[in-house]
Amino acid sequence: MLTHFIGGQPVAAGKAFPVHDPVTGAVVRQVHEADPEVVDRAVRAAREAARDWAAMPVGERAGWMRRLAEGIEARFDDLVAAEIADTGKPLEQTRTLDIPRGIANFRAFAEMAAQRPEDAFHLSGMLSYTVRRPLGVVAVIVPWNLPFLLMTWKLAPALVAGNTVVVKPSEQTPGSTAVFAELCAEAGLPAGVVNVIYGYGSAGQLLVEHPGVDAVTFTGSTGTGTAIMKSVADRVKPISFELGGKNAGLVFEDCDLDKAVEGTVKSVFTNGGQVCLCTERMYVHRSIFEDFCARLAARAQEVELQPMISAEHREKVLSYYALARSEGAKVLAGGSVPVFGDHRDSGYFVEPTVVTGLSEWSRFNREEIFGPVCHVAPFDSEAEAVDLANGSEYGLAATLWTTNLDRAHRVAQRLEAGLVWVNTWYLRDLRTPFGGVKLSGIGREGGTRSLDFYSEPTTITIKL
Ligand SMILES: O=C(O)C(=O)/C=C/C=C/O
Repeated sequence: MLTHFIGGQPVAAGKAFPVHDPVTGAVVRQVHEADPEVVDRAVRAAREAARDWAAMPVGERAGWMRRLAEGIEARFDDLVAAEIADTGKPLEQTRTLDIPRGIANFRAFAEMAAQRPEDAFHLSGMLSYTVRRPLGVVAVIVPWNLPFLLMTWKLAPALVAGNTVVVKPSEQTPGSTAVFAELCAEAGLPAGVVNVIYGYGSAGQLLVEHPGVDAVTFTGSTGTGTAIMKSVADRVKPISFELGGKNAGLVFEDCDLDKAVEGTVKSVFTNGGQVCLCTERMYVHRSIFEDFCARLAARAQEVELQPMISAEHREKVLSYYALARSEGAKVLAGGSVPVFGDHRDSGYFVEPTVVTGLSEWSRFNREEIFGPVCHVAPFDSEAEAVDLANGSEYGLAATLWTTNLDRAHRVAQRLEAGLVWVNTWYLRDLRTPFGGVKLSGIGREGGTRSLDFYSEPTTITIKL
């Protein structure tokens, strides 16, 4: 039974709720659900720890980040097992991406915080400089698709900047965060610096609304993001949002077709397509359209299957498969549910799917599906490709496949997205700004952007 982690102690309070293994549908663990009293205790614990944690020299906090990275290394296998139990992720991906990124996140922000320069300006007769103070207590609301990667992506900068946190993982994927709470205690992290509570969106709502919470960071659906915004608007709390996407991929006739196909397989089907950065709209130059479609459809039938996170999410993805057919799509691969003939038939699997032939105005091409699926359409000119890619209310990520360097720069700079990958996907330098435009979010994470969000500058000007 997973207990909350408050003030460095396990807290068994609140009614129990089950977590299902998406591979088989079986209950994999029971978890305590935070009620208002638990939420209040967690925020108070974070508040009590905030003063001493903020007063600690940043170099010492950076040392704590390195110790947490070592703690993750020490509990690596437990974290992998917990993450897979809750998500059904492939072992290879969990061991090479999800958990290692937790180590990288803590180490990267330890270095960036310890070396971060401050502003100083000198004019005749005056000297101005800035100092930065942490926000205080930060609510960290984490989604179910990359639970450990995203929780640590937010905690590392928040903590090293001097904030204390209350983390609420998704009700569907609490396991790896529970192991992380244990390793915080094992590392001797001061009590109350990291607090973890479990529950549904209602617990998240109680947390973000709590008057003791000074800021909110959230990655997840645009719908939940707007609900959080409304909840904190009257207190004007700082918010950092990385929300949904309907990401486009552009394949030009001068691309390396092998790399474009393999890169698109990754960007469409990784994590079962359950990554906000995944591609759901492909646009391919007409001269290579048929060849590209045939190769992508063939590869779609070979990728390792990953279940959707829940029965409800699988129904949502399947509803878009049915919608595509009803809107007249041509299904090039997948479109249904795989039959295994074993325990996985009671899991939440869908077939990796490729469709074509739909209008740009179809719901399929306008709405985020968040599954292993994309639509492919042809284009004839570079200008048309850019307009197609930009024709979305979202603007998180895009991929661009061309061997023409001038075109790569020209097109990348015209795409209305926060992130553009050229001849690759999801290659990450953690120092770069990370986030989206339009409905894809507010603000940027990454590098000094994260450190700036988790602290407030004071500009001090002295008359000389
Ligand atoms: O790679 C990252 O730092 C990150 O934030 C990924 C977000 C993916 C969301 O679905």
